[in-house]
Order: sequence, then C-alpha cells, then structure tokens
Amino acid sequence: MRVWAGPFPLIQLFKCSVVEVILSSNKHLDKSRDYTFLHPWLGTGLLTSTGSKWHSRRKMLTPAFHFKILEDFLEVFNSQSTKMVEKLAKKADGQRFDIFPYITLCTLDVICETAMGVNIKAQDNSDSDYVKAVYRIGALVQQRQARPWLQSDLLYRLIGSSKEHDACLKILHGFSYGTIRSRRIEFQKEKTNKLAKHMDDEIIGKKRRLAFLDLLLEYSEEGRGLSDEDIREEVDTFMFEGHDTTAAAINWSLYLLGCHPEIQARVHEELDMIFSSPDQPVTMAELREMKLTENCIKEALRLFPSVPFLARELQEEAVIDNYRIPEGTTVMVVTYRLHRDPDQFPDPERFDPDRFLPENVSKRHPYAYVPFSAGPRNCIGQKFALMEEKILLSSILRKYRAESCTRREDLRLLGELILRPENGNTVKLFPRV
Ligand code: HEM
Repeated sequence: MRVWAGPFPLIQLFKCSVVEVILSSNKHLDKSRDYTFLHPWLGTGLLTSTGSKWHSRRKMLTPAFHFKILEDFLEVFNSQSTKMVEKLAKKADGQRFDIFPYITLCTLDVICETAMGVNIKAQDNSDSDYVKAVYRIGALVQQRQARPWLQSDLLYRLIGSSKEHDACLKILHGFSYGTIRSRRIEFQKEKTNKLAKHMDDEIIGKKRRLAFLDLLLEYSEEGRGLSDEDIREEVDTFMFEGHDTTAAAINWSLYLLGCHPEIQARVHEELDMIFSSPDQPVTMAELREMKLTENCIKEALRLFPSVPFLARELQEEAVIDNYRIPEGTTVMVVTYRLHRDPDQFPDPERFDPDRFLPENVSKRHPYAYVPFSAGPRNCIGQKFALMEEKILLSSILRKYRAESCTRREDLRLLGELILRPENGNTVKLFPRV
C-alpha cells in the first residue's frame, strides 16, 4: 500500500513474501526518519545507528546476549518477579484492578538491574524522578512523531514540550552517566586488585553478576574505543527497548489467557507439573519445560505484537513485488497486519497457542511471524525477553487465576511506539489454593 507521510513517500508492507525482501536484505538497514526523535535520548545506539557504526556495535554487543550471560540474569528475573507477586497478593481478592503498571514496574526493575547493575526499586518507589522521566520521555517522543508540525526543532522549541523533554533528558542522562562513572571506578579498583579477570568473584559475600554495562566497560578498557557517551547510548537503548516491550507482551499474554479460561487451565496444569511449589525459583531446566506457556506468549505476540510496525528508509532503489521503489522511500512493515494474514494463520483473530507447535510452525513462511523483526537487524534481546516473559508470567499464574474484564470486542488499542490496551489491563485475580 502506498501513502504519503507529509512530503515523504511511504509504502506499507504486510505480505510475508515482500516483507522478506526488506528484512532479509543487507542493503536496506537504515531506519526511517521517525527514529530521529529518539536521538536526543538514545543518541545513535544499536537501535538507531546506521552503517559501519551499527555493524561494529552489533558485532561487539552480540556476545553480551550469549545464553551463558543470560543464565546469570535468572536470579534478577526471579527476585523481581517474587516482589511483583507479593505486591499482587494484596489485589488478589477477585476485585477488578489494572495490572498493567505492576508488570511494567517489574520489567523496569529487571532492565535496570540487568543493563546497569542497579536496583532502582521502581516497584517500591514508582514516584521516583527517574521512573517518571522514563515514562514521560516515551510519551513525548511519541507525541512528536505523530504531529508533523512539531518535527522541526525550531517549532518544537517554540510551541512544543521541549522544556519538559529536556528536563527528562537531564534526569535520564544524569542517572546513566552517574552509574557509568561509579561502575568504572569500581571496575578500576577491581583491576588494580587483580580481580578484573575473575568477574564472578565474591563481593561482600555475594556472587558478582555482570550487568550489560560491565561488559561494555570491559570492552572499553580493552581499548575498543568506547567512550562514556558510547556506553550511555547503548545502556539507554536497552532501557528503552527492553522494558515496555516485555511489559506489553506479558500483559497481552495474561489478557488473552484471562479471556480463555480453558487455555489458562492447560497452562496451570503445565506449571503444576513442572514446579513442586509456587515459590520455587525458575532455572533453565524449568524454562525449557514451559512449552505451552511459551506458545501462549508467542501467540499473544502474534495478535498483539509489542512493536506493531517498524520502518526503514531506502538508501537505494528496491524492487518489491515487481514494483521499483525509489531511494528515499520509507518502507513500513506493519507487523500487526502481517500477523493476521489468513493464508498463514487461518481464522487469524482466534487465540490458539497450538499454532506454535513445531509441526505447524514448519508449514509457515519464515517471514509470516516477525514480532522481533528478522534478518540482520532483528531484536538482539529476544532470548532475554522470552526468558523474562516466561518467568514473570508463570510467577503470576503459579499463584493466581486471572479473569480479563474487557471483552475482545470492546478492546481499544493504542498503537504508539508500543502496542498497548488504551484503558490498561483490567483483571480479577483469584488465589489458586
Ligand atoms: C517482547 C519483547 C521485545 C520485543 C517484541 C522486541 C522487538 C524488537 C523489534 C521489532 C526490533 C526491531 C526494531 C526496528 O527495526 O525498528 C527490536 C530491536 C532491538 N531490540 Fe528488541 N524487543 C523486545 C525486547 C528487547 C529487550 C529485552 C532488549 C534488550 C535487553 C531489546 C533490545 C533491542 C535492540 C538493542 C534492538 C536494535 C537491534 C539492532 O538494530 O541491531 N529488545 N526489538
């Protein structure tokens, strides 16, 4: 479908064969101009960078998402989800409430601890300046993207919310730089004490876990040319990409399970088989066993992909479906529509986790389902995200049964940077005993 975004040509793709042309390409890697409004916050970190900078950063950061490193994060996922479930205990009385913020604050705690090594305790202190700034900046960026008259810097300064935007940035960057500086000092001290090589040494009687930030500091000390600003860009990018996306996915999974008690009962059965008690911490072994739970999350990401569309700007002409698309065109992949192609997903609106049984997956086009994008610029955090989602969702369902209060036909979607339900995720929780 061809449309214009103001003076800029734009095409929307939602058939898997044409989506493949763009996503699998090594040429069409540059993001569209919509992403420039993220630059003041994220600079040109992995999500927003292009060309050789993106290539070298992607190569450098890929090992940071190795499964061995992710395994160390299990402790964070477990401890933060335990806290969330404790908070939910007060709400599990069968009365309606919005569970969205509980899940979001938990994922914010998780990403802060794993990306920066700092426990900001957002679940206890949702009013902190940092937590408020993270939320506000997302809304401000979205506002600017959606209003063409605010896109010029001059007009944004004159009639937009640039003062508030700058105030948020001051808090966010101040926090990231402060954390980088103090971790660098710690890092230097350890190095002097010849501890740097043994990053999992005991520190104050506790096993030292590496945050993404520590790995970046290590690279920087190895002389790989990473300044504090470079590190800040990447850490802020993880903060942005890594918490709202997972929070939305867990909420949508819970929402759909709350609409389908028969499928939720099957998930409860699976969890009861795997865990001997509702408080047992999750290890890699249990994660591997949660097959139905994982398929429910995948099916929720099909129907309600956290990132509902993504966009590239063509740096050279492309041939898509026999049409010649000129350089400079914005090509938007509309994941939300792609995932509803009835040729690939018969009866597409139906919530059916069995679509992700291996025998069904193998029948589909490889680009029919791309909630994490695909090809060279796919989501670097997808394994992290699935682990976190399985742990957080299962920790809720091991203790509670959920009923969704909004019917599918009454649902109103907000397709901003992240796809979320306009009126939150109102549920009733019941203890399972
Ligand atoms: C359910 C959770 C998640 C979903 C649905 C998701 C989805 C996506 C999508 C669709 C993209 C491509 C964006 C584009 O091309 O504009 C992307 C990129 C990215 N994601 Fe995720 N993401 C999730 C979680 C995470 C997490 C937890 C992290 C980090 C800890 C992360 C880090 C990134 C980064 C750094 C990129 C840019 C990669 C590059 O351009 O090389 N994401 N994600």
